[in-house]
Amino acid sequence: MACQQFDLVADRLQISHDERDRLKYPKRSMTVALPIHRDDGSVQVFEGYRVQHHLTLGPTKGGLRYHPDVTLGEVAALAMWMSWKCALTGLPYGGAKGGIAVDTRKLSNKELERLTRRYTQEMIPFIGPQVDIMAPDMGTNEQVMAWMMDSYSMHMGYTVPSIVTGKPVNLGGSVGRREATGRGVAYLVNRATDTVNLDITKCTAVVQGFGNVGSVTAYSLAKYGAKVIALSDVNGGLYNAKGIDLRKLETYLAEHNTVAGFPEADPISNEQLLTTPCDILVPAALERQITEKNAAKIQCRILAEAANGPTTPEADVILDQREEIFIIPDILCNSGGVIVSYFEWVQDLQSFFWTETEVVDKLFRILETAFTQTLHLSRKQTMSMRQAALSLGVSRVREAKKMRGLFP
Ligand SMILES: NC(=O)C1=CN([C@@H]2O[C@H](COP(=O)(O)OP(=O)(O)OC[C@H]3O[C@@H](n4cnc5c(N)ncnc54)[C@H](OP(=O)(O)O)[C@@H]3O)[C@@H](O)[C@H]2O)C=CC1
Ligand SMILES: O=C(O)CCC(=O)C(=O)O
Repeated sequence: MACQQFDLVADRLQISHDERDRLKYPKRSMTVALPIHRDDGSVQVFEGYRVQHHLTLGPTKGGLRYHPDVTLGEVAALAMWMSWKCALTGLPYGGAKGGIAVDTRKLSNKELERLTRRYTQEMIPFIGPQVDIMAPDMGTNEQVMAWMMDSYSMHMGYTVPSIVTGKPVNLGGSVGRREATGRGVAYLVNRATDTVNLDITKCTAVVQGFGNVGSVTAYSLAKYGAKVIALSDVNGGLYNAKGIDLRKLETYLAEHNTVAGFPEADPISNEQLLTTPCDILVPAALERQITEKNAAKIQCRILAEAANGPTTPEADVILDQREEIFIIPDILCNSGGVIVSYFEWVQDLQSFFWTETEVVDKLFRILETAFTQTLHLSRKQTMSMRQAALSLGVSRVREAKKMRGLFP
């Protein structure tokens, strides 16, 4: 998917084939074996990955995913998207992504800690605050980042907060990082409602995935006045035309560890959720949710891609013809996370910490610029918002490579 999208943009930008390869191939791809002791004394080996896409603009940056289906190819695609995302938002980074093929539900907390520390240890030759900086993604969180920071710091012999972002605030994390991605999604949705002349206080919203990104997006959209009518996690979805009471849902989630079965809504499947009529549709879980099978059935006005790669290129062809749907493409829509990660890194390097107001103001300023530039290009050159966002990201990396000298 990432390569297909890149080739479409490269065609438009008339990038030659040798230059394309230079932009497309990841600089470094690592696969590591991670043996750990299980709590019962047995040994199990997991497979871990890290792909660093390009090093042209600074260190590489991107999340670490724990999911049973993680593969090297998926991580490579996510790393490439991180590159275009960082360039689109003007961050001094190349893209990276990592992952471990693991079902975290089947591991105890101690096992998860051992796995994380082992992965960090294997990655030590390839990471560093000026080399590659990890952050949370699906299945990982502040605790995982704290273990990584601790493992790296033990190796160095002193505390190195800038080795990861998305850490707990009392270990050098930034205020506002946990909320950053969802908060950014809601900010951009609000901007998109203005663009398509919708009143957000009269809008209905549907959110797939209720983890870090999905839940904060739902709460933030509700704060803007939208009515959240459907939600889901891996176990299934919920629908209530009158709106889902998010406070009650929070209590239910804390008790049941899933949103499925919440009594004040009707159960729906994740497939049904995606085609539920609404104004704002937010996929905030996995890739490839909107495909050629359901793209024609989606019934929203704004598609806000909080997840990475939720829409396949085949679905894009269908959505491009449905001009009534305004798409906020993933590399723009979920960029709030890496933007505040950048702020966290800067704060750690300076050991000087900002207030939440400073973080949020700076976040919104960067998002505003990226949104305006993307919208402007999309209108000026009559291209989709995805093509415009990718064109801006790819062009900036290409220019930087040219300026540094293409063939050292
Ligand atoms: N965290 C961040 O800052 C950023 C994340 N993203 C992207 O946002 C997306 C979500 O990440 P994040 O919120 O961090 O991850 P989390 O692990 O916190 O949450 C993922 C959510 O998706 C649900 N889910 C998993 N599989 C499915 C499925 N097949 N159908 C429906 N729901 C499913 C999970 O359910 P359950 O909990 O029951 O497993 C959970 O609610 C990913 O694409 C990620 O790459 C992008 C930018 C930054
Ligand atoms: O915060 C970061 O560094 C990376 C976030 C991320 O993984 C993403 O934007 O997909």
